[in-house]
Amino acid sequence: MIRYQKFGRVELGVTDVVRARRFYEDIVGLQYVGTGAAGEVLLRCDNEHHSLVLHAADVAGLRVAGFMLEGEDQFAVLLERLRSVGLGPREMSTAHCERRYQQRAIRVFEPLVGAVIEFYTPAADASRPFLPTVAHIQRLGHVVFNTPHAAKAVAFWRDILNFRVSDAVGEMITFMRCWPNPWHHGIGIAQSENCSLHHVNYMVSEIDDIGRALARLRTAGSDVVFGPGRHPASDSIFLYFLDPDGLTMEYSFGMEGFSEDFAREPRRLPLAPEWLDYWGSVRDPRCFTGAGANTIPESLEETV
Ligand SMILES: CC(C)c1ccc(C(=O)O)c(O)c1O
Ligand SMILES: [Fe+2]
Repeated sequence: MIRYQKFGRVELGVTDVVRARRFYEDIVGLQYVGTGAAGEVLLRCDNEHHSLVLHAADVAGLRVAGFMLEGEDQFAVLLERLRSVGLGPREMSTAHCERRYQQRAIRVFEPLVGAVIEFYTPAADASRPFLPTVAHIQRLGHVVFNTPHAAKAVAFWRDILNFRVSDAVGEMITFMRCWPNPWHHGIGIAQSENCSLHHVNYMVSEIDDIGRALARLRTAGSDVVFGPGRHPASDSIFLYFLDPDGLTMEYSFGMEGFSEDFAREPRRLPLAPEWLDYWGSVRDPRCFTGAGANTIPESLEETV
């Protein structure tokens, strides 16, 4: 059984790194950590070394979604599972791990969500206190993948990767948690026409963070595309907005937690607007649709 700590990091391609850095620092509330050898910008939102990496790209989108394993001993079973279904995981080089403050990392192209997925353990000295700025971000919350193969992808993440289904909304989206991490979902898998980024979520610790974000985003001229509202599935209060490339980001406050051993059964909620938002806000058509195709970073080819 593979055990996870959490959804821990995400790497995005953006068309203007300087502009994106300004947005994620000043408007979203992440903090600059440093700039890597290829000009990529590392940012943090909690006590981890970093949670977001921004790379220059011609088309904005998802490059890597990273999941922190509970410990080093999880790699063996994970590698065995990935190979058993014909996938070819790559070990990331020591130099690469050092640059990312990781003890060990493997990456694999997961064809059902069409994205590069990373599994890693952090370096022993990776964490340090985080002082929130414009928002009390607690952690990177979840990533949702758009895919035309949603049902197969859910089966793969459940049966091979040992994620657990928390809820689904019709056949449109399934929410899964990084077991035994308690939060309702660390990923979502959404049925769509292509493989791309649906959205990335940041969890905040106060309801005021949602209200203040609404004002801050409007003042900055950023697009608020859904909410504020309340999700019936996880019971969280949400606000979605677009980053400068049109990628959809979400703040959420409050989320159902599951116990490791006595979790409730997953539900299939009806596919109707009120099952996405109790409060009835109207979604802008640009919400969840602004991302280009996922990109496969060259660093996937690195081996030790
Ligand atoms: C509207 C999207 C797909 C959605 C729906 C429900 C939740 C939740 O219950 O937390 C989300 O986080 C979503 O992004
Ligand atoms: Fe979400």
